[in-house]
Amino acid sequence: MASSILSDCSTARLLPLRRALLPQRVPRIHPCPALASPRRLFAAARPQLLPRPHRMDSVPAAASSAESATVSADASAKVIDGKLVAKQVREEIAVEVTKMRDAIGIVPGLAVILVGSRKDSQTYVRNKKKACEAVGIKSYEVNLPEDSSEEEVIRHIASFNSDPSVHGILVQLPLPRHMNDENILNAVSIEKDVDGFHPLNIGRLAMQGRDPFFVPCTPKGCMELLHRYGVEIKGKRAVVIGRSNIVGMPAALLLQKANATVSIVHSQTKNPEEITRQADIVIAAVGVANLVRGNWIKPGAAIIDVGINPVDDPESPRGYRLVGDVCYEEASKVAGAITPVPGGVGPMTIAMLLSNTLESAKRIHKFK
Ligand SMILES: NC(=O)C1=CN([C@@H]2O[C@H](COP(=O)(O)OP(=O)(O)OC[C@H]3O[C@@H](n4cnc5c(N)ncnc54)[C@H](OP(=O)(O)O)[C@@H]3O)[C@@H](O)[C@H]2O)C=CC1
Ligand SMILES: Nc1nc(=O)c2c([nH]1)NC[C@@H]1CN(c3ccc(C(=O)N[C@@H](CCC(=O)O)C(=O)O)cc3)C=[N+]21
Repeated sequence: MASSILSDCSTARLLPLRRALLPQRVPRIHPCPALASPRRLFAAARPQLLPRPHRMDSVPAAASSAESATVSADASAKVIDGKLVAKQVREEIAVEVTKMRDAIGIVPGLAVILVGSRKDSQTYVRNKKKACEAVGIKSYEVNLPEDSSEEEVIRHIASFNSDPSVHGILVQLPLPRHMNDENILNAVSIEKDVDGFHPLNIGRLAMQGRDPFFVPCTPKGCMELLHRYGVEIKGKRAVVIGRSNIVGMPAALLLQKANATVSIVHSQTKNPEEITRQADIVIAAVGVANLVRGNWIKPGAAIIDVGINPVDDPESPRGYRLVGDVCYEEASKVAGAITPVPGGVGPMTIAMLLSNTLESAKRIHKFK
């Protein structure tokens, strides 16, 4: 569990690549402060793993924190197991894909466009393809050279927009620097925007009484984990650390839609620790290894760690390992529930992509 996954947060070393990408003003690895003896004031959330239909909006509210309160001097947070939930979601999707194929002869299709040859992007795309195959979704892949033009990418998008066998289109990010993300993401038909990155989908997500065609996969995965583990959101204080278009900002919108009172912490926030310490729910999406220490966390809070940060690890076969934005070793002693990295939000992102693709095919073919 906690300590076997991550050693001392203060000694982990970031890989040079990631380090170069990080904002320079941030002291990345903080000295480890002694933790005040943590007391858990409300219990680890109850997992509600089985059985549950694959519907994102119908989750019953969990027991209130007061109802399930416990206090323990030697607390250890409930692990929110994203790998397990993602597997369950994929199984549910596979059943629905088969049902649809048998009933109307339609198989959902996902097109992925990859520009350039970044190793991490290639791995993500390969994993998405494998996940599609495993649930019976057909995948289409286009690989374009790094020096392709924006027009070339947009031509491929246009062709997928009008291809009836494609129900979802994903352009792997980051795009090469010479490309304008906005022009490219705007070209994806909103009905096939399974990433939920089109400005119209984000705009609808932000507005009261409007629904987007798709909710971005990573924030949707975070919410799904909170729901399935019975974490109550309504009336709670939530802090989202990070405000990117693809994770932080939509995560804050979703929490607010679920009736949390939401604060957003970003690189210019003064006293982020103090603000984060008020939160019953924290979603960290920063890209700074171990930024969130144990003393940033309110005892019993639910912590969703989106960060994926490679740090040097000569003992690992790859020479590095992945850690989150939250110092797991410290946080798991204070929090009520926490996602690990790896095995937390990451697998859920892919599961939600499959979910959005299925949802799209159902909507296009009016299949209930
Ligand atoms: N698990 C998954 O499925 C996914 C994981 N990720 C991971 O999540 C992390 C975030 O990704 P993404 O949102 O794309 O990253 P971005 O770099 O686009 O955004 C990072 C955000 O964090 C804020 N930030 C940076 N430094 C600090 C700091 N010291 N204190 C507070 N806020 C800070 C930035 O603030 P400002 O706006 O002021 O610059 C920005 O809003 C990365 O590790 C990424 O790899 C991303 C997508 C999916
Ligand atoms: N158009 C687009 N949509 C995305 O959703 C998108 C993207 N571009 N660009 C990159 C980010 C990142 N991202 C992840 C997906 C899965 C894991 C994942 O499954 N991680 C595993 C670990 C994988 C490993 O060990 O390497 C885990 O956390 O357990 C991580 C990160 C999606 N992104």
